[in-house]
Amino acid sequence: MGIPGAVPECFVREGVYRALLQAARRLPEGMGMVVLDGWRPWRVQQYLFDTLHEAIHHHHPSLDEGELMVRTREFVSLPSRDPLAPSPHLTGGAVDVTLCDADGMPLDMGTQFDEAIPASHTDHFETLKAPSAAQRQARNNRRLLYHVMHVAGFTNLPSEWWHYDYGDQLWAHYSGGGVARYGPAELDTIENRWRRQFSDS
Ligand SMILES: C[C@@H](N)C(=O)N[C@H](C)C(=O)O
Ligand SMILES: [Zn+2]
Repeated sequence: MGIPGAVPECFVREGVYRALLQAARRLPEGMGMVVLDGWRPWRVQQYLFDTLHEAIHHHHPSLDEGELMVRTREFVSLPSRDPLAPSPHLTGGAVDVTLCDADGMPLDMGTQFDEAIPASHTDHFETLKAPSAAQRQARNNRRLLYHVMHVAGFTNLPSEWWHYDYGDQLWAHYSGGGVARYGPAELDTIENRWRRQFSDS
């Protein structure tokens, strides 16, 4: 999507990968899971945050900075490399996922991935009094995704139907009193290995 610093691969922690496999294997025959995003460099997190902040400011110029931050943080976490409070995607513990059919075509989840609107809240279609057939289908697809991810040990971010966590701070929070297993991570590149080696000696 032309995001500066973005990596083409979807990297996740090994524990997350294994849990994703468990979730995908629970899907009905002919259905698959698509991983849309995993580990993210800090620069990408900052870019996403600034871009959404700017877009909201443009559409709602009367919002003060506090309100702008709340609206932005609903859909993009604060960029942070702090080992005690890293942005979830910087840890390799957060994943953005959706479901697809046997041809790999994405199922209707009711909104596009990353649409920053209230309908992206995971429970949006649960709250409708008289949902249409399409809305019921989207609701059922979200329920299925939630179910297989939950059974595999993931927690969901309530403001985004696609965002799930395993082992990071959001996971610790939403699974109730747990402690995060994963801090901020860097790619295991030769540059990073050598940098680590020399800083250790
Ligand atoms: C940007 C979106 N895909 C996402 O991952 N949002 C969450 C809240 C995040 O940035 O951690
Ligand atoms: Zn996410």
